[in-house]
Amino acid sequence: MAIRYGLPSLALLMIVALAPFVLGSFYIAILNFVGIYSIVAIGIVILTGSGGLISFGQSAFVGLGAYATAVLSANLGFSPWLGLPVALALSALTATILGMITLHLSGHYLALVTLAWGMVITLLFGNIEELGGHTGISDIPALSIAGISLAPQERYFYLVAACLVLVVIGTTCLMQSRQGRAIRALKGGETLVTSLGISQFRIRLGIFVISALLAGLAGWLYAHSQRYVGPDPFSIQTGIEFLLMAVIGGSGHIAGAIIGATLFTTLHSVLQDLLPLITSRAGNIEKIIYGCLFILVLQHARSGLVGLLPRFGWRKREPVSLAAEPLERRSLPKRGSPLLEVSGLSKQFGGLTAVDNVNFKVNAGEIVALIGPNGAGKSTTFNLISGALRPTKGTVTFAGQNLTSEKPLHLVKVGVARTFQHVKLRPNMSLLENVMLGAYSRTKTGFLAGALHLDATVEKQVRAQAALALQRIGLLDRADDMVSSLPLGQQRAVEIARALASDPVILLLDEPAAGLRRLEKEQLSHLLKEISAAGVTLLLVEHDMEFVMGLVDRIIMLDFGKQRAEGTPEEIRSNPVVREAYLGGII
Ligand SMILES: Nc1ncnc2c1ncn2[C@@H]1O[C@H](COP(=O)(O)OP(=O)(O)OP(=O)(O)O)[C@@H](O)[C@H]1O
Repeated sequence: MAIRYGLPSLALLMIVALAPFVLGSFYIAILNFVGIYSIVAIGIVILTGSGGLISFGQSAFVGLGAYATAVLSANLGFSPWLGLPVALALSALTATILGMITLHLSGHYLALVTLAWGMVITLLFGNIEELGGHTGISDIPALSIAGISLAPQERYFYLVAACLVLVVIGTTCLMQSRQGRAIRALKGGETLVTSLGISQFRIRLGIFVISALLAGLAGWLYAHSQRYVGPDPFSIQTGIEFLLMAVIGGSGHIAGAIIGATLFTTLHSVLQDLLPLITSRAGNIEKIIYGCLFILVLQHARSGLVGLLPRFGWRKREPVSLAAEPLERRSLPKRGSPLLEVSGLSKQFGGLTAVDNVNFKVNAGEIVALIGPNGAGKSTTFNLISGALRPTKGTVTFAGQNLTSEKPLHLVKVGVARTFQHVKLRPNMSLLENVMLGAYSRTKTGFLAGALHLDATVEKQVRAQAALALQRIGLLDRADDMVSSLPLGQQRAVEIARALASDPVILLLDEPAAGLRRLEKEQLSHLLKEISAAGVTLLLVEHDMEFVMGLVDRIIMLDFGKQRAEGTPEEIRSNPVVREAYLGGII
């Protein structure tokens, strides 16, 4: 990475090295605050901007880190360097415990809970006598390296800068890795992420702990920079300010965190000097100014100030290559052998029986369609097979395994992939990255390996796998484009490519032709036939009879939740029950 960004990195390094000699200690002290706050705000970018979780309580983790090192070094006399691992461990442990309890909640409930525990933790700081109560802990020793004290802000600046650079590199690598793609997929909703084999809870917990670790690091830096800790700087108000920094700077990008922290810290310093000259109520006016700034940014730059700068994304700029050792593939079952069996499947919603004792089999390599008029129970049957719903009665057996009580998260691992009636792609990710998400369940890279960039080989394999899937749908030349720039027909094809990247045995397609134009349907039909020819079994729910008739081997017809007919397209076409259900249809 350093090589790729060689010249800019060198220039930045020179600026950082010279800054303490050019700027006075006042400005360097401000820059130290910018660096420390940027680290907290980067955590919020990952947590909120990418993962969609709102936390007002990050200041509490900063406080935990600061108090941990203060107690250890000032009260107990240990080395301040020992404070770092302890601060990180305490923040991570607290985040894990809180996360296990609260991260099952979503939306505003989670935000409210973070507000509550943020308040509780900061209240504790002021009320525990061993922590100095409201007076806090002073005389925190300065850090030193090889006997050189980092007490002067000019020297401390290098430590803060080094920490910030490492955090930026680590988080950038993380966001480009397997887990980073999973984090960015979180906003697509639980149905999407579980269908990809991603545990929503584990990823949420992961980013919650990462953002707490970053806050803990910032707390450690803060304590040894100020040499004093008290409860006030870690109040819930500061937590809200951290969130505002990330949102105003641009919570969708790491650079946004740094821009937001710079803006807030400089503004705070300027206002502290200026406002007392104008009014005696400087503190209140300052908050009003922050509020106005927040409203202005939300109205005119929804993606924060970073959005006003020229675009640069998470994307890797490496050329898309098909050459890499292929990922391990599973062996497909013999064509014609029994694969999926649905027996006595029923689903009741209150008093309504949506699916009533449905039984059918799908053999390996077949293309089978579920058809029926509106409300017939097709989608419900599809959701029961894909694990999105639990049946009231009956079983779904796949390749000899009973999938009825299996979580949807595990289905992709046994070879069941799906697409959605309303396309679920991540609009701000490239075609290639969207398809790479499909291979999530085939690799194992964790958060740490991603952040340390230890995943180069496997990432190359996944990229090549995704490129092959894109080549199969004829969109390899657009691999780096944002998926939002594609028409619906091509977006559906990208969803299919994503499913193919999971190396499926069976592909479940939910109304794949919905909303497509004639030519797009013909292209889709051609693509599905090719996939079937390669040995993948296809089960689709579809309304479009013309599309179905020209594509599938066998049709199962449902009406009022019951299975009314089954047969080849010709048998179905001449079946009087079907004709009656589809009066006036093309049949
Ligand atoms: N979550 C739910 N809660 C209550 N009723 C539901 C639910 N999902 C589906 N239903 C009802 O179950 C019946 C079957 O619905 P389903 O969506 O499976 O039919 P469908 O054949 O897919 O219809 P369409 O083609 O219009 O999507 C309908 O009467 C529907 O209103």
